Amino acid sequence: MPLVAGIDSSTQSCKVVIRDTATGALVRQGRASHPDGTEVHPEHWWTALQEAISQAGGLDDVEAVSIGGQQHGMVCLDESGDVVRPALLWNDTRSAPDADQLIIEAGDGDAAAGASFLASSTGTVPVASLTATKLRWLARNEPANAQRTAAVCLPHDWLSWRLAGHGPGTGPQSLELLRTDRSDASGTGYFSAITGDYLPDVLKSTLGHVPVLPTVVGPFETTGKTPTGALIGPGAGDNAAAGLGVSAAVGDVVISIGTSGTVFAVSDVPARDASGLVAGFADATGNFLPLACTLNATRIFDATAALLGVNLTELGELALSAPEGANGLTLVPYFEGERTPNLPDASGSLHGLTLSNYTPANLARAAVEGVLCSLADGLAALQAQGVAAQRIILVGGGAQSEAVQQVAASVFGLPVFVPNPGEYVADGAARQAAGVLTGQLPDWALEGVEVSPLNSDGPAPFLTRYRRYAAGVAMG
Ligand SMILES: Nc1ncnc2c1ncn2[C@@H]1O[C@H](COP(=O)(O)OP(=O)(O)O)[C@@H](O)[C@H]1O
Ligand SMILES: O=C(CO)[C@@H](O)[C@H](O)COP(=O)(O)O
Repeated sequence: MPLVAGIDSSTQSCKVVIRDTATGALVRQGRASHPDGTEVHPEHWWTALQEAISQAGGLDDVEAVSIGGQQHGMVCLDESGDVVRPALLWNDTRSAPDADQLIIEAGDGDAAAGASFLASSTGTVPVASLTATKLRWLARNEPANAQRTAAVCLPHDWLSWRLAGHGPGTGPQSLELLRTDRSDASGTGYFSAITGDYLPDVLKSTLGHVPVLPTVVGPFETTGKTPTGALIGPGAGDNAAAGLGVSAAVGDVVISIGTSGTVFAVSDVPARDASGLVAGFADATGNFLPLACTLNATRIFDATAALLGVNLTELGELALSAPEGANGLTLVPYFEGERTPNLPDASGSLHGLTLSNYTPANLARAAVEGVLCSLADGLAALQAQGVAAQRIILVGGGAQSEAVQQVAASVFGLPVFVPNPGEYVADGAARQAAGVLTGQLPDWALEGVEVSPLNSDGPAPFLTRYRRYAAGVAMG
């Protein structure tokens, strides 16, 4: 049976899965790390992709490949196809003042009117994560680089273009061959998920001119071929690809716990949330993907484990050895500032310390509870937009932790389905590649476990307490 490949070029690493088109069986896989930091030269992603592909045994026998990638990263190319400067990633908050400025300008000085206008035109009130705000930052701080920018694309667009044989020095005509999909385009801040069109006026107001943009192609279109002849699919933003990977349908809410924490749902109606909590993105099939995203998820686990001198498995065991509520300890995890709620300059805080509760077990538990409580706010914001949640599908590296699974069920108060450990962004990209090859998405089996909520009468007391402390941070 033909083989297809799916790639996840995420914040921390690049993962490749090679699957059998008919059965979905995993045939081979590979992985390579990305450098740390919120500003990364795209060449590092290309090197990691080569390494992950070679670990996965190459793509010679693969018939189609698609790439899912971290959203929003600003990749600027000059006329010859060279990268103008390192990409600013989704979790880089330096453009927060530019986001505020774009909102005020859109409302002719009235921020509320600007937020409402941008939510209805682009689907999303801009925050520092969105590409549009990064372009404004570039125009303001590096005007020569802004002027040199002949094309702007996203991480997955750039990698698909490289895979098709384009790259540094391939010239202006190769910029016209950049391709993207509706899901990733919808995260730029200068595209309407509703009409499927770019918004050149919005783009011009950020960068000062309208550069070449990747052409947005349909869910099963071929965008090029690899040197060995495999078809290259449109790819997707990583959250939309995860939605494909778990076959999320209208009514499912997916929560991904990776570098970012995301809560999203497949919906047949677009979101236009003027409060800015919910982004009105598109999915990878023609539907919409209302999404709330936090900046602080598994890195909080990594940092807490390092502080306690344990590994991630031990951190989970410690967390499970403390009672629900961590004996009164509450961690508000805004270590890297926060995006939802929009507090780019916030920092994390630990509350409720006493001489008796200041233990490694309570701290581990408070870290897990804090990250999941912040995502409960994202879920509430989606529900306020009319999303009905029957169950949660939990994915991402953090979902492998039993402590995370159990706390998730009690924080969300809903059954939590945890698919078997896997790379669901890369799997979604592989499903898309199979769709490109055969004309329809394959029906691959998805196995996992269901974790039931412990409490069913109202929010867990530690969530109420968390919300009080988080509101205090928001009020400064
Ligand atoms: N058992 C575990 N417990 C908690 N976190 C885990 C565990 N295993 C992996 N992780 C976390 O998963 C993260 C990577 O997840 P991943 O979804 O691949 O991230 P990204 O897609 O953002 O690069 C790491 O930061 C790591 O802390
Ligand atoms: O900014 C968002 C979504 O809007 C993030 O979800 C990025 O897409 C990065 O994803 P991970 O690398 O954490 O999976």
